[in-house]
Amino acid sequence: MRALVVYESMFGNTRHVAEAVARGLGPADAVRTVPVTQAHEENLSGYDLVVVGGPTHAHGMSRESTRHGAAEQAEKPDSGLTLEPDAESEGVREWLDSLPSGGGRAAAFDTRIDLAAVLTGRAGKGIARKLRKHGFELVADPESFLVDKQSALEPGEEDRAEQWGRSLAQQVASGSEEVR
Ligand SMILES: Cc1cc2nc3c(=O)[nH]c(=O)nc-3n(C[C@H](O)[C@H](O)[C@H](O)COP(=O)(O)O)c2cc1C
Repeated sequence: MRALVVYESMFGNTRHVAEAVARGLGPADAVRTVPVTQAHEENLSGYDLVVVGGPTHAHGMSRESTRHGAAEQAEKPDSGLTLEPDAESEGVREWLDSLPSGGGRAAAFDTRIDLAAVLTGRAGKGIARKLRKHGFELVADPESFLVDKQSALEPGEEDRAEQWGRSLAQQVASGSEEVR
């Protein structure tokens, strides 16, 4: 199985989760992980599974204004946050909007604060909706990976992400055609 993991990340959490999902999906020579700023160069039809993840901002996918807000947060003295390269470039929302209609199998995830989803919102739901709109069949419900209030991944979340990647690979291998 060939898989592509596309991620957006301001502070690194979603990148770490994306890398863990990729480890779970399969061997490194079969799974490619790219930041969303490089995703335009990918031919999605060349993959058996496309996994897309981003941080939850203002209850959904980031926008230019929220990415700017995140950059300002990171620049504050003692924030303890480091901005990812190209953090203020386009996010998964804009990339997904620019995709031609296609098809194939996909899954969505987000990172968000460790509180009830009804309070935090979940970017993964919006990502999943846009993937479906572009003709993708989702092989799993969107998943969230949790950070604490200081924007650090909660313990065990990378392991859970790797496990989620393994379960996605099994889902694709078993040829399930469950549409969500
Ligand atoms: C501008 C901004 C808005 C945010 N809004 C939300 C939110 O509505 N719900 C939530 O759960 N987390 C929110 N967060 C927290 C991020 O989802 C969380 O820190 C995430 O792990 C960041 O991922 P990253 O390190 O890959 O950028 C927000 C963070 C920023 C910077």
